[in-house]
Amino acid sequence: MNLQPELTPRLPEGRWALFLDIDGTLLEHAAHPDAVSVSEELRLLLQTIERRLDGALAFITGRSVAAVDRLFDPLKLRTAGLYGLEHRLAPGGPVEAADEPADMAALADEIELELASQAVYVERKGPVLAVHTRAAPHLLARATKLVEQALERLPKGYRVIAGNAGVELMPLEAAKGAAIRRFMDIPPFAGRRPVFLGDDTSDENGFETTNAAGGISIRIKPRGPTAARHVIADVTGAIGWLQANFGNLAIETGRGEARRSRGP
Ligand SMILES: O=P(O)(O)OC[C@H]1O[C@H](O[C@H]2O[C@H](CO)[C@@H](O)[C@H](O)[C@H]2O)[C@H](O)[C@@H](O)[C@@H]1O
Ligand SMILES: [Mg+2]
Repeated sequence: MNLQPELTPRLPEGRWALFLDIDGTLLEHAAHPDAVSVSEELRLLLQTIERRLDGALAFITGRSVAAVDRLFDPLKLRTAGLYGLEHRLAPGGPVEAADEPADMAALADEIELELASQAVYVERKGPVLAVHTRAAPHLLARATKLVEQALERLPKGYRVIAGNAGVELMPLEAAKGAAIRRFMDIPPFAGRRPVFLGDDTSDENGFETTNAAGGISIRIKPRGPTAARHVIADVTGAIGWLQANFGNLAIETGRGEARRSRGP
């Protein structure tokens, strides 16, 4: 873990493969998962980058591929959804998906009933369950406890991971690093150098994979130690950095700015 990741470099010319987290990296967090929206400028920027990288761009996200498609409609980019339990390896292509374990929905029902608060949102994502407490921060500890108790009732092979203002329950194989490796094995990613931008605990594993592959790992708005070697202060800075390095369109970047210092 780096205590002080500092440099977010201007990338040299090269054959890059770009992996992007969505919430907290491309989109500012909102009160509810459905309360975010994608601007036309961001859509256009991603389309441009995808073309410039000959397709070597993929979302690596905790959202399902279906949820990502709704957000970015009509764009249907290469995507690893549900932390890599789902993959769309070609734009607009079929989605490979993991099966939902039979008891996940029942666990979701129980947690929902226990918290019995409109301010807590239980997001059912098939094999992954997210409990969101952004609107009720005082319930985070209680929600975490309930999810940990649910974990004990599941067969081996699951874990609990802190979300951004919430907590998620998922199979062990749901890991962003594995999702990045899956893309890196196939065209148009194979033979390129990975760049991964993320903002959260679940992205740390993706940073490690990116570092091991000799790539560039960038954490947005770090709140503590991170495996990422570089940081960017906020979403606006991340979009500005992407635009400067991969895009050719003017896009409103607002207040954020990438910080520079130590190299990889
Ligand atoms: O891996 P990501 O692309 O960053 O997705 C992580 C989770 O993002 C969403 O939840 C988070 O964003 C919401 C909208 O800003 C916010 O309301 C919530 O508090 C955040 O945790 C999404 O709903 C989850 O399914 C993703 O796993
Ligand atoms: Mg994120």
